[in-house]
Amino acid sequence: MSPVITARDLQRWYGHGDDAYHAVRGVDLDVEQGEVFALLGTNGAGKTSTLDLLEGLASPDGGTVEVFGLDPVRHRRRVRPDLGIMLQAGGLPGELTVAETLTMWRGTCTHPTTVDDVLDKVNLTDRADVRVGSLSGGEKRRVDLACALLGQPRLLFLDEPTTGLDPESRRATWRLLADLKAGGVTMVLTTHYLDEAEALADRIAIMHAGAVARAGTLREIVDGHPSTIVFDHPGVALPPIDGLTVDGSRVALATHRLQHDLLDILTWADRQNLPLSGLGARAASLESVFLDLAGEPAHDQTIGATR
Ligand SMILES: Nc1ncnc2c1ncn2[C@@H]1O[C@H](COP(=O)(O)OP(=O)(O)OP(=O)(O)O)[C@@H](O)[C@H]1O
Repeated sequence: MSPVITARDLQRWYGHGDDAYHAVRGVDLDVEQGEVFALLGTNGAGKTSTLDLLEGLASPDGGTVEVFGLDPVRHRRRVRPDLGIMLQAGGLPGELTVAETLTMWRGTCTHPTTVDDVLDKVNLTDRADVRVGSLSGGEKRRVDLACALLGQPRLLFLDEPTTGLDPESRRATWRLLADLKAGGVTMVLTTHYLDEAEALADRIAIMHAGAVARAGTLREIVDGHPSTIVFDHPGVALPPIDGLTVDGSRVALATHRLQHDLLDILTWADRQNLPLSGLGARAASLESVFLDLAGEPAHDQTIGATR
């Protein structure tokens, strides 16, 4: 596999002086040919700011980006024809019909497919003659996706592609993206739906406060994270298990050996005939990794004087 995107030490600031805001702080990314790469993170983590840099819509304030081996800003004319970009807010004019919008958009593409083809792909053939302004939020999102597909891109950027879609439309979009992947299209997507990343992504990066906090395959990310066991303090001396912590009336254990430690705790309680109230065991999951990261304090982001 060869890298389609290589980003090193990306930096992005907004504003100047005392109000300057450091939104992207040293992001490194490699996206390989044909893979689906998901960028996750809390609101304001820097996902869209990073995408803008990868898409060549903005120049980094530090660091380097290469797309197909080229700088996407300086070599925009060579890179852009192979990109499909679905922005977070489409911003299409509401007065044109869906078909007119796509026909107009098609005129900007170097090697487009047909309007009928993309309408069929996003399941909007029946809505071709409806004004964009009259569409539902989910339908508008699918027009945005259709626009991104018109140029038959080799690399597709999708910023929250299924936000606002009903569950059936989400699944249909997942099937479409899986078909595109099978056809060799490389994708970078952001999403707040963890199941979407689990279903689609070959690799995932979780951003927090402008930096990549975790990256890897789903398995690598989850395996590196502890599972948790909690129970109410039973009011007796606790078992000799490394890592047990007490917070008020709750006892907690973060462990990479969930089954082993749970068995030890249950055996200890059973031998003493102790009922363990409030007992809970949670295996590590993408959600638990995400929630634990989201709970970590963000550093002070306003460092105008250092810009
Ligand atoms: N043009 C701008 N001027 C000033 N600050 C900005 C600008 N654009 C984004 N930011 C700030 O940069 C930070 C990162 O924003 P960004 O949109 O990249 O986050 P995100 O991870 O995509 O968030 P979300 O999940 O909410 O879309 C946010 O705190 C945001 O307020």
